[in-house]
Amino acid sequence: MMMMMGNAFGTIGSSIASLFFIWATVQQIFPNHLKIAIKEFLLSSLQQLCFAQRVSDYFTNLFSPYVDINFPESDEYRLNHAFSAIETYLEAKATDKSKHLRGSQVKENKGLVLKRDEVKIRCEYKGANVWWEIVTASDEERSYKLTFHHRARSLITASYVPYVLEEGKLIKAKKQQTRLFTNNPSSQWILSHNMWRSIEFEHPASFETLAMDPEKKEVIMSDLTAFTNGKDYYKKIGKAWKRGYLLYGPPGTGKSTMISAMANFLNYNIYDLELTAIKNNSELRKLLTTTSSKSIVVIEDIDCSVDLTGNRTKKDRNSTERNGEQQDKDESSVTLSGLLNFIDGIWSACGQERIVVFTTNHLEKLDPALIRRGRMDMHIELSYCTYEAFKILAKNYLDLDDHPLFENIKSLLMKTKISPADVAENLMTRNHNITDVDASLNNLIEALVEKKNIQRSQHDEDRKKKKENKFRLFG
Ligand SMILES: Nc1ncnc2c1ncn2[C@@H]1O[C@H](COP(=O)(O)OP(=O)(O)OP(=O)(O)O)[C@@H](O)[C@H]1O
Ligand SMILES: [Mg+2]
Repeated sequence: MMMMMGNAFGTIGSSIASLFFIWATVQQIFPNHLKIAIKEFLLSSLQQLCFAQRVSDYFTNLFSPYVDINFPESDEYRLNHAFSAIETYLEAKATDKSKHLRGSQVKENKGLVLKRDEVKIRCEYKGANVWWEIVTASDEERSYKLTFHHRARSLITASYVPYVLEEGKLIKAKKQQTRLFTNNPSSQWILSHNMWRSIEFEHPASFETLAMDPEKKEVIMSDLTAFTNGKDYYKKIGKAWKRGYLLYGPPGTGKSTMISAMANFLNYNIYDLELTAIKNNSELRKLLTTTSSKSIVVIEDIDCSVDLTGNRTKKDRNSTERNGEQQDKDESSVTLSGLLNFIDGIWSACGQERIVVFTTNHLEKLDPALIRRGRMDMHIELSYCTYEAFKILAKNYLDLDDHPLFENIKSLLMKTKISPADVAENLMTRNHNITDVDASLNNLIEALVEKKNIQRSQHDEDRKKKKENKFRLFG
């Protein structure tokens, strides 16, 4: 039946084309008085054929067991997100089975990307066949046409289409290149998108190459994973979906490196907030409300950025909230209460899935209100290089799992405070090849011995001073 309808449709189309051909011929050959009669005849035939075409379409639709859904690229001049989600889904999922592919390498440093190069593809979902077709209209507007059997209508509309859109969005989010944002001075703000400038974030740091205690690393990674999967949990307990990490430790112990590793691990953007470029709390508020979800807001060296502790340390710590109100009135600078509001209040009201990270070299300098649990959920200490951390660096820099000099290094590390940055510096071979392993390890041993001697004499000096002070006190 459907075949017959299809044939009928084809015949009507070609008959209409023939009519136009006849008319073109008649115009050249026949005299004018005959032309009028033929024209009338042809017009009435055309009308009949158009009617037949409409009837044919009507019956085709009436008897066709197939249903179509169109997803145009834009709808009422606005981007249709469903279209791009479908495109991403089909490129990712349907490419494996495709027989016609297209290869491209748009960035020199990235690999070749293979994409499906077919107009129509068939997929299967829970036993039902569906066909996707990319259709280009005369005005160049593209749309995806989804065709399926009417029996699968509820399965496709209620389950398959939402599944495709959700998957497409997830794949897109995963593939999205992370960006590093830094705030512009307010004198440059014209529109909201001028508040931040951004570049592609291409730092290679990962948790794998981060030198720290493996168990501690595991705890942090599972905390981050639990956070990203915690949408329903946060909703259930009525808490904003955010998490604060305070990274503290001496210089060169990997605080900034860990932030990069976090961003790469979660595929989140980084907003590196330079507090010294912000005039007051209201600017801070504006900046923070324009950050996107799935991002890490970072304030490095929080103790140095702004005088957040100055007034407060002199005052009674129990009156935190009152002090906060007072400071709020001071609109000429970024204050501790402004920052607390950002973490607690405004923070909760806008956006989702945000992480805030503060770093400091001096934990003791920070106001307890700023770092109390609930605001900074996890305090992570990054400290001097341990033997475990050294082994990770040796693997990173020299591709070494073990070496006879390791024992010597182990005992020196137990007696010496050296940052992973210093260890890394010594392990770096001069010509960047790893054949000179012994020289690199000996370099490190030399540096460790030198540091140990300096630290020992410093320690002796401190003890001597303490003793002298004691004698002075007791006469
Ligand atoms: N734990 C670590 N694991 C791997 N590399 C590290 C680690 N710590 C430091 N490094 C190396 O040392 C360099 C400096 O480290 P990083 O900038 O992360 O230190 P930091 O703790 O942020 O220091 P600062 O307190 O001065 O800001 C990094 O580029 C990295 O190569
Ligand atoms: Mg740093």
